[in-house]
Amino acid sequence: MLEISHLSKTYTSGFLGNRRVDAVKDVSFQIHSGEIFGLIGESGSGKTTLTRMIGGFLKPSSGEITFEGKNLVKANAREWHQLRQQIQFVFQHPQLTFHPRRNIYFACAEPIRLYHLDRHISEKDMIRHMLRRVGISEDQWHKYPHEISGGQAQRIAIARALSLNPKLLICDEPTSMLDVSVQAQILRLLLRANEKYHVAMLFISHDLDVIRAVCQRVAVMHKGEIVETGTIEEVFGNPKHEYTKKLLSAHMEV
Ligand SMILES: Nc1ncnc2c1ncn2[C@@H]1O[C@H](COP(=O)(O)OP(=O)(O)OP(=O)(O)O)[C@@H](O)[C@H]1O
Repeated sequence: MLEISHLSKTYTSGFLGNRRVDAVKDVSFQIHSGEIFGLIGESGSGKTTLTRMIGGFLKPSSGEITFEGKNLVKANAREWHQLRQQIQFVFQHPQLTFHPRRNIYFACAEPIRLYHLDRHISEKDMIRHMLRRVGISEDQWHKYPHEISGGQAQRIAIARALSLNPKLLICDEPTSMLDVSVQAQILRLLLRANEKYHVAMLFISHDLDVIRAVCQRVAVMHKGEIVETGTIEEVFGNPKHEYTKKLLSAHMEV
């Protein structure tokens, strides 16, 4: 459903653009429908740059991104409006994705209004239903983002993303800011969504235990390149690349 082919991004800056950073270098991989695909690599390896290109927030320097047979690199603004319904994000800092002066009800009504979702039931009933799925009751609706916990905010962000019935959910460190007990809750929620709605996920995490627990396949990114891809068993059980071996052994020592 998602095919990344020879994707590269070079940032240029400085006078005459003479300072260059090759953030993503000739990256290729595929994510199948309903699959949870992990992406690991140290800070600065190019993970965020890659997801920003998939989400249409950044133009690649070269290469192709194909989603459900559509070339995302060439999509125009109108096409992106539809595509954003199908490709949703869950970020590390959920509170930042909400408008600080709008309450939870408004945050959840936003996608419903923007995409004119199912008109068979009222907006209120839709919001009740979507928040109940993530364990948020009606007495929280009037609260503002700063009045809820990080875990609650992440559950609401996930509910909001799922309300659009996306085919792909890009989870960029979705649990790294949360307490361990809350982390488990969020992971269970994402796994349930994957099982029930068959939503595919690109799952980025520094936490290798999390990757191992939720993903079927994983890619290892190092200095802008994917140095190794395989099933969790292959990569964790029998790493081939030196960098992967280093990453895994550093993890064992913690
Ligand atoms: N707007 C930009 N202009 C210039 N260089 C950038 C820009 N954004 C990122 N970079 C550089 O590109 C490289 C990849 O950065 P990126 O943020 O994609 O890595 P990352 O793996 O997501 O890191 P982290 O895990 O810390 O978020 C880094 O060397 C970074 O300094």
